[in-house]
This record gives sequence, C-alpha cells and structure tokens, in this order.
Amino acid sequence: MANLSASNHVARVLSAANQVAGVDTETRIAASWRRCLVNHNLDPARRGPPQTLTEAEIRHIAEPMEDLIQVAIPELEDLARVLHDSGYCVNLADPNATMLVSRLPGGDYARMFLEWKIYTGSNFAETFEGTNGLGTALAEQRPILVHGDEHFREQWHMFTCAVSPLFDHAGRLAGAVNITSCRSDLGRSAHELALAVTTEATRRIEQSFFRRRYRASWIAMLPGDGHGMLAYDDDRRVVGACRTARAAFGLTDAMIEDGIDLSHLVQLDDRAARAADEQVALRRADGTPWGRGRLAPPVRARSPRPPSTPPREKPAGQFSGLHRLAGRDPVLIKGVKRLMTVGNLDLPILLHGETGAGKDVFARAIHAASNRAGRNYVALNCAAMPESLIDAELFGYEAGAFTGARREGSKGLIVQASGGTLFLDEIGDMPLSLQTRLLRVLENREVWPLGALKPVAVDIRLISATHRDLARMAEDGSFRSDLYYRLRGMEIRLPALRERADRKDVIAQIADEEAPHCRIAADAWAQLMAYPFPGNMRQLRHVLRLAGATAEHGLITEADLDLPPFSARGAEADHTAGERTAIVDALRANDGRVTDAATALGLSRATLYRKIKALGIALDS
Ligand SMILES: Nc1ncnc2c1ncn2[C@@H]1O[C@H](COP(=O)(O)OP(=O)(O)OP(=O)(O)O)[C@@H](O)[C@H]1O
Repeated sequence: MANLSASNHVARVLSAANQVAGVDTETRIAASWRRCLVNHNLDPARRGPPQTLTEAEIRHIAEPMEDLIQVAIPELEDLARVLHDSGYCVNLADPNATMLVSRLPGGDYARMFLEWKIYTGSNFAETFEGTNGLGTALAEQRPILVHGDEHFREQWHMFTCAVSPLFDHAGRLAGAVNITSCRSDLGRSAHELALAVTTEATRRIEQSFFRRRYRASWIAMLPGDGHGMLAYDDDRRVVGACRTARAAFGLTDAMIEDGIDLSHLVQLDDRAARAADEQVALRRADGTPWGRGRLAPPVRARSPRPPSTPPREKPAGQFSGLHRLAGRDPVLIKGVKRLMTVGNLDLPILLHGETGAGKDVFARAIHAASNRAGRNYVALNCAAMPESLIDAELFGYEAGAFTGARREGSKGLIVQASGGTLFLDEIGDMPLSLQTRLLRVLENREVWPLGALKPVAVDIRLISATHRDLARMAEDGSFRSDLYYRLRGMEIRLPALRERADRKDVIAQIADEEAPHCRIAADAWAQLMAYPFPGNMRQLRHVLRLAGATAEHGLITEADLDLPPFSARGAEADHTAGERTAIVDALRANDGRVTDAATALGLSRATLYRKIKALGIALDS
C-alpha cells in the first residue's frame, strides 16, 4: 500500500514538473517540484532523516543571530503555548533552513517530531529535502503552506507546514518562522489559519527587532496593513527602513546612507511629531492625506536606581578579610597586594583555582573590601544550571515573556547586582550564546531582559571564577576571546591546598574551627600534610569535621581520617578511572543522592554534577 502511494506520488511529481499548468497541485508547489527534479536532482522516493548539525555547528550559526533569536523567543513561546495541544511544533530557522529554536507540542505528538528529527539542528533546505514549508518559503522568500502530499519527498506526507520568512531591520532575509503539524487527518483548509498565525507572529518579531535596532532613533510606523517602518533622527533624516518601507518608497541602502530627508517620503506636522507613541494622521510627500500611523520616540536607557544607602567609607583595615585568607602563602599575598594597588577601581577580576580552593570565599572578601561592600553581592554558578535557566536568571525577563515565566517578570541577577558585585562562578561553563550576551552587557553597561523593548542601565563589578584553562579555551574557540580579555582586568590564581606554602597553618586553623576540642596525633598530622586533597579546603573541612565527631578522648588519629585513596602519580588515565570509581561508589553509598555524595567526596554539588556529566556516569546506576 505504502509502495503504491509512493509510486503514485513519484508519477504526480514527474507529471507536475513536466507540465506546470493543468495539474492538480498548486502552481507554486509544481514549480518547486520542478526545481527539485531539474535543478537539485532530487529523488521524491528517497527516504531518510534530514541533515542534522552538531551542537558546535548550531552555536556557530546561532551566534550572529543572537539578537534576533532573543527578540523572537517570546513570540515563539506564545505560539507554542497556544498550539501546545493541537499537534504543532514551532521553530525558528536561519536563512539556510536550519532549525535553531524548537518548541514541541504536548503529549504523543512530541514523539512524532523527535522520531522524524524535526528539531533544533535539522536542516530542511529545499536543495536537500525537496519541497517543504521551511525550504520552499526561504527559497521563494514568501509565506507558504505545504500540506501533506505537496511535500516533494513522500516520507514527509503526514506533515503540514505553515512558514513565513523573516526579514531583518535592513530588509534582508534573516530566517523563517515555521509551525508544522503532524495531524495528517486534517485537510489543507484546516491549516490555512495556521499560516495567518505564523505570518502575524513573524511580523511582530520583525517589528520588535526593528524597534530594538533603531531604539536610539525616532520610528514612524506607516499607515496601511504592510507594517512599513522608517527610523529617522532628530533632524528628520532617514537612518533605517524595513523591507516593506523600502519596497513602498523604492529606498536603497545608498539613499539611507546619504540620509534622505523624511519629508521626501512622509510628511509630519509639528503637532504630529510631538504626539509621540500615539496614533497620528500622516500625509504623503506630496501633502495628500495618507492615513493613521504611529510615532515612537527614541528610547533612552533607564538609569540605575540610585542606591538607597550611600557607599560606605571603608576603614583602613578593609583588606583584613583578604589578608586572613591569604595567610602566609606568598602567591596569595602577592595577589592581595595587587588587589590593594587597584583599590576600589571597578576592574573585573578573574579568579582561577581548583574546586574547593576558595574562589567563592575570596570573591566575597573582595566585595567586602570594596566600596560596594554595603550593597548587593549576587552569585550564580554557571555550571549548575541548564542554559535556558541561566539566561532567564541572569538577564531577567518581562512579564509573560515565555511559558512558565512569572506573571510579574523577573529583574534578573545582573540588575539585582547593580550598584554592587556580581560573582559568576564556573564562567568557563557558560554557553557561548550567553557569553555573547554577557559581553554586550559589559560593553554597553545595559541589559536587555528577555522580551523587553527597553534596556536597563546597570553598574556592576564583575568577579568571575573558573577551574578551567580559559586562555586555552579562548585560543581553541570554546570560549569567546574578547570576553576572556574583558573578564581578566586582573587575574588571580588561588593555589591548591597541596601547593600552599602555609599548608600547616591552614590545616591547624580549619581543625580549630571544625574540631575545636580535639588534638591531632602525630600520625594523623603526617597523613594530613601528605594527602593531596583534590577537593581542597572544602574536603579538608569535611575530613576534619568527621574526624572531630569520631575521635575518642579528644585525639584525632589516623583511623579517624577518611581520606579516600588518591593517585598522585599524575597519570591522567589513572586519575580519571580513580575519580570515576570514587564517584560511582559515593553515589551508590548514598543511594544516588548527589548532594550527599558530593559531601562525602568533599566536592560542591555543582562540581560533582559537572564531573558526572564529563565522565558519562548514569545517575540511575
Ligand atoms: N582560606 C580559607 N580558609 C578556610 N576555609 C576556606 C578557605 N577558603 C575556602 N574555605 C572553605 O572551603 C569551602 C569551599 O570554598 P569555596 O566554595 O569558596 O570554593 P570554590 O573554589 O568556590 O569551590 P567550587 O569551585 O567547587 O565552587 C568553604 O567551606 C570555605 O569556607
């Protein structure tokens, strides 16, 4: 049966391609079939999944489209919310038909899309996949509905796609919004509305993107249903025009670069020009009435709220916390001295050190020593959260910006930290797309919450930390090099506990805090001094806390020290295998509870999660 329908389909395609007119398919579809056969040499009967990109390739494509994606996401989320139960998936694709954002429908429908690889990273260019919504809309740069057997390849016949191409602020093709249904029981007309919905959503994305790009200019939204937009400066010289306005006025890039006078295109009387963000009557260049339009004034960044408390003057001993942490270790003492020389300059600081070496504690001490001490200290661990959550947590979002968003929106941590210090731990684990956004915040000193039309000005001191070799990552492209140089206004290395020259003092001090009523026997001292402490200070604290609890007669002996075997031979393979075994054992001993296993290993929860991921350990094992 399937074979019969496949061969019928092939016959239809061949016939349509041979004689475009007079077949039972829409002319645009027949023209596309012809392109697929003649130009792209495709076989309508071929089966197989679409080409799928790797995560790195997707990031590479998505990075330059970051701004557009950010503007599009609230609209896509809205579409996905409305269509959730109707079997439609929602996508944003780049101009080459690679899906960059995907929102799946609910229930069993989602499985269909996953099985057929209709998700982020899949490519539906007409040149590979034949006639299909995304590929054909992008090839023709026009909205299209491709229903069931209108697809060139027979294997896509259970799907229907409604797609609208998306144009950027300069009228260039920037991608497409796609909604695809797997409801093969519905006829073509049942999906017509879907095309109208997609086209409208696309239009809203284009408008938001244009307004955002030209936020420093006036924007005239022109009469008519074409949604034409012109951006102009205070002297009424045109600085930008959307695709519709370019077509309506025959505007070229050269005319815009020359700063064509607005009055050559549309006339505003002075009263209209003052009625900012209201509907106004506009006239054509020749003075004849045109219709009602709208003028939006330039957006100035909101200034940060003045701090409620004036900056506290720091006493002379403001660096005492840092001195205490540095102890008698020359590397750390040097680091603190360098910090003192820059004093309260808001230089970004990058802390580098192994897990548990005290990066968070050190960052807090820097904040406490700065003239921002009385203000907020806000910390985020970039390794402990999925990308989408870091995005919302860090940059904030407007009310209703996406499904699951809080009704009142969220300020985001950067805005919360304004006036104070933002600490980004494990910055090396920050996804590339967010690195781009963070860089922009540091450069422009303003944040765009998700779905916002206005930026919020911010004033933060940034301290970041990592255990990774960021310089090498910047070299091999896994971390943005421009961001790396912005983060390391000053880089301070926190030595591992085993490297500290004052190791003995540190052990004594922590023993005093964790097991205050105990003495340490000579054999236990020798062990503590010799042990390499891969979990550094954190591990030392846990070991001594436990030892204090098990010690008899106030004496900590070798038997009280829970020091897991650790190969110091340096062979990477041994180390990895040993680490793996230790983690798997700890998880088993704690019935899979990651927090408890982390405590047992002397690691932070985030670090343990990272290691579990890196070593490919299944959490249910
Ligand atoms: N100089 C120090 N003296 C005493 N205790 C310290 C010192 N530095 C860190 N600690 C303790 O070690 C533990 C881990 O510190 P912290 O969280 O700052 O490490 P980290 O380097 O940020 O770790 P991770 O990379 O895993 O997030 C904390 O309990 C902290 O109190």
